[in-house]
Amino acid sequence: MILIKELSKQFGATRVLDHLSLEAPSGQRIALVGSNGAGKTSLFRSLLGEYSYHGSISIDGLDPRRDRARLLRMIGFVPQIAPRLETPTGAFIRYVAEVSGASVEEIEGVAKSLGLDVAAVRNRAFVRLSGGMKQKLLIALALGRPTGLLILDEPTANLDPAARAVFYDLLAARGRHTAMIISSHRIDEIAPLVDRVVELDRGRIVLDDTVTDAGALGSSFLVEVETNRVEASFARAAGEWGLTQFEGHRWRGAIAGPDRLRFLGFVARHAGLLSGVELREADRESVNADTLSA
Ligand SMILES: Nc1ncnc2c1ncn2[C@@H]1O[C@H](COP(=O)(O)OP(=O)(O)OP(=O)(O)O)[C@@H](O)[C@H]1O
Repeated sequence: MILIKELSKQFGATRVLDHLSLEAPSGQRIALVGSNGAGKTSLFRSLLGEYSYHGSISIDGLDPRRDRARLLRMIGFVPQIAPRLETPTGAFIRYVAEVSGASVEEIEGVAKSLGLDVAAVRNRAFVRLSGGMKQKLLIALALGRPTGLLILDEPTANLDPAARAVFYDLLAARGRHTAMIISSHRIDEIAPLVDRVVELDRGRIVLDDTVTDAGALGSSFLVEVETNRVEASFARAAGEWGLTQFEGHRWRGAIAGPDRLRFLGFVARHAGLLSGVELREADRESVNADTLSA
């Protein structure tokens, strides 16, 4: 469904996407991760036809630059930064519903499930909503329409925990025919939803991990983590992951295959503490032997 070949984007002398190639079949759910400035938003803006670029992009056979209007009707997009629209919220919803073939009721229903009562803000300019309200409405506009592709750029950054939980439930409930690309700094939250993790660094793909059922579900991983000091919060969390402490600052244990991305999210959140991480696929016997010897 998505075919990106040798995509490069430059702002002045700065190259922000660097010969990036990616192929995503229909219905795939991808987490796009990477540090600030890695190029995630630039990739999204290119997919949406907003940026010119070198290389080629095809989404369901459409070219984002040439077929932009058609493509935008097909894609549910949640931007990282809300547009500064003076349009009243109610009129904004009606406009999006009309161009995307959605129903206003459906959009407002999604907004309501996220905790946003549209009736109370219908006449308020979109730009005057709070950050969280804007994000809830943008999510409702993306999810409350018929679409086979969702592009979600840090969609939960401004959401309270209750709305975040509802949002993830809504995504999980979408049928397998909806493809998604979600950028987030919270890989632990999105890992259970996706079947592929793509990491960008300086405009290049540095990790591309497909979680296949066959590969991940039955497998186990031996992990060993070394920290540069002992910290109570890390020790507690490591204990919850079933890791055992040994030789002072080192922990080891076994992680089930489907948990490996969530585990990496846990490790990433303690990056400042780490001096070494090892994750090794293992068969059941060696997991038992290693865990016992720990
Ligand atoms: N319009 C622009 N003009 C100049 N440089 C830009 C522009 N937009 C983005 N950049 C630069 O492109 C690089 C990639 O930015 P981008 O927003 O794609 O990163 P990101 O991975 O989404 O980061 P974040 O996690 O902080 O949102 C950064 O160095 C940024 O400064």
